[in-house]
Amino acid sequence: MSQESDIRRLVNEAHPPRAADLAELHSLQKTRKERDTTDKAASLSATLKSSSREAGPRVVVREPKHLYLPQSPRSRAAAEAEQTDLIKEMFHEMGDIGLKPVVVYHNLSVPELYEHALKYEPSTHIVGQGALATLSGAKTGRSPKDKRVVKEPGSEADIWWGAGSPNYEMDERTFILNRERAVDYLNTLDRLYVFDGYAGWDTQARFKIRVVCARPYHALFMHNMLIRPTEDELHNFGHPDFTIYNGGAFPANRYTSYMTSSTSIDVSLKHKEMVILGTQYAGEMKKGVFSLMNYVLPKMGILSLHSGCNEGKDGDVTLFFGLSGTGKTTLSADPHRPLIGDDEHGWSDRGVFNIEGGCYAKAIGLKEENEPDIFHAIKFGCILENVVFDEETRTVDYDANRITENTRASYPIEHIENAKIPCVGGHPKNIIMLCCDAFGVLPPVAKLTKEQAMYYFISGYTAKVAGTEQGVTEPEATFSACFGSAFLMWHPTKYASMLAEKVEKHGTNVWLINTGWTGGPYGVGYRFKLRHTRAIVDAIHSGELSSAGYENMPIFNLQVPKAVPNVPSEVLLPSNCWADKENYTKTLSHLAELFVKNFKQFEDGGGHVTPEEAHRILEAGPRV
Ligand SMILES: Nc1ncnc2c1ncn2[C@@H]1O[C@H](COP(=O)(O)OP(=O)(O)O)[C@@H](O)[C@H]1O
Ligand SMILES: C=C(OP(=O)(O)O)C(=O)O
Ligand SMILES: [Ca+2]
Ligand SMILES: [Mn+2]
Repeated sequence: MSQESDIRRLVNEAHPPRAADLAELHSLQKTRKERDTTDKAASLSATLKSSSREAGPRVVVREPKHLYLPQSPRSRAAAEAEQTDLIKEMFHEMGDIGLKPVVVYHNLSVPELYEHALKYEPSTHIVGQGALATLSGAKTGRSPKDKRVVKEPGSEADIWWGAGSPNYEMDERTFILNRERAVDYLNTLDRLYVFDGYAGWDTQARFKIRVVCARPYHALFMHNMLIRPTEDELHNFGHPDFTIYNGGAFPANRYTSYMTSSTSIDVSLKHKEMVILGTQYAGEMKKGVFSLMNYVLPKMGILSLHSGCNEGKDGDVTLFFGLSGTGKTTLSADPHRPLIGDDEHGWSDRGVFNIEGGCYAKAIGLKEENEPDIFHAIKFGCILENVVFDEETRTVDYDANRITENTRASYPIEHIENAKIPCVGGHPKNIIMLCCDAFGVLPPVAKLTKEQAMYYFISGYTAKVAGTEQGVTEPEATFSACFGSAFLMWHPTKYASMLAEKVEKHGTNVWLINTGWTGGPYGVGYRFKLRHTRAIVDAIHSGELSSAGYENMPIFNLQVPKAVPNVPSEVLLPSNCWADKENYTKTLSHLAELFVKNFKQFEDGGGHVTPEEAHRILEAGPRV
């Protein structure tokens, strides 16, 4: 026997071949649990029904199994050829859309979503740290002017409409027109992705959300941002409480009534549906769910808040209120305080709970040494939206803003080392209202009375930072009621009256922290150093700030601490930081006038606070 056959025999004896050919070897690689798809196909088809077609499309859940795992050892090429033929047959050009089957990928795993995104989306890449980097297209921030809420008898009287409100009305027929447009668009695609998840960690206030989207990245985004069901919960998920149809790559018809552009983000509380057309910015889905929760939770007596939240070792909970970009995610990520959530919470009679299952951090200027928790959360499963990276090393350049200032990282909350799961906590001991002052005249920290707390909550003074909303290219002073007016569904005084009652009942301390500018306005002064802001937050948590000495800041009548550990005392009183004291006082008075002017719209109490209470709150504001 030749030497070679000797060697082959020896090798075979030592390592007997496990497969007759490559195709069979590949088929050994993947196992698949028997998945119960029958009821899901019916439920998914119902989700994809359109209002002018009774029967939803025939839904094939995942690829036909026999194509996925060749039963008999055949060449892989033959299996793929057959798959292509079958897919072609399923989508033959002449098919009437109502009969056309839809391949729905339902609740894919993270690796599968990675594979689909990389396979079907040219703009998606794996980058350093293992995250999935992708582009959201023309829109890289929210489009608040294109938000529409359907005026419906069941909710019309509750909703905040009119001047100052973020809720632009739409009638039901127009909602259905846009819904039909989005669903028909989705039905023309070869592949759809559906993710089922929950909003609300409080099991007594938990809502089933279904997201139907065209892009794997959108499915992965909502996998990260919603609460992920267990296998059992998925098995029994049933029909969702609320459905989001994301047809964002397809424009709205600008000639449709109520449209102001080719983008439209529409919410119908009666249909329990949200429709997205003309924008692929993933944050619209997350904020659509938040708007829904901002309606249903207060209706249940639960206060919903645009806020970050963490908990100390003694169970002391802190809420960080703030408009986009003011520091909720940055400051709630604290290695000494388990994270409950970074953006959206409910406060019930039982305590606080996170509405979401993940975090959506601003990534611009991200540095490992400044924000280690967020930096380390960027790993496999995290989405990096609109970041720039080196083509070869795939190292992300977090300082690059050539696509947008509003680069984002979306990750499941478990990516934060000391996340508290389940994301619930007791009643807050401290509330920190984050204002990003673009005028540079407010102090880095002030302790608020209860009336002042209501005044600053209703006023929501801060700066819209560049990028979070379309068209905002640099920080601009703004008044955003409840530090998140874009997402409110009730009048701001509804949330303020609930907050007042809870702060009173639980003896919560309320602080105002300026994470914006000092020493001059934006462009002249400088932003408070993050390490100083963190030191202030630490002093609040240690109790040192509660026992500090205070001095009164004129015009705004704010109580400002005289000293804070690890913070230079000269930065505590803004007048010390301005070279031109006269200009400081002029600017401070100008801001006071803006506050007084803005508050006029709330003087009648908005239907949820008595005019007398509104007057008492008004007294807590600045004097002009
Ligand atoms: N003094 C400061 N306090 C908080 N954040 C700051 C400060 N200075 C700069 N920043 C930056 O501001 C941004 C705040 O973003 P983020 O925490 O995501 O805001 P939000 O969660 O409220 O939208 C981060 O990029 C952070 O690095
Ligand atoms: C995406 C958003 O969250 P954040 O408050 O972190 O900006 C937003 O508010 O638009
Ligand atoms: Ca945030
Ligand atoms: Mn937010």
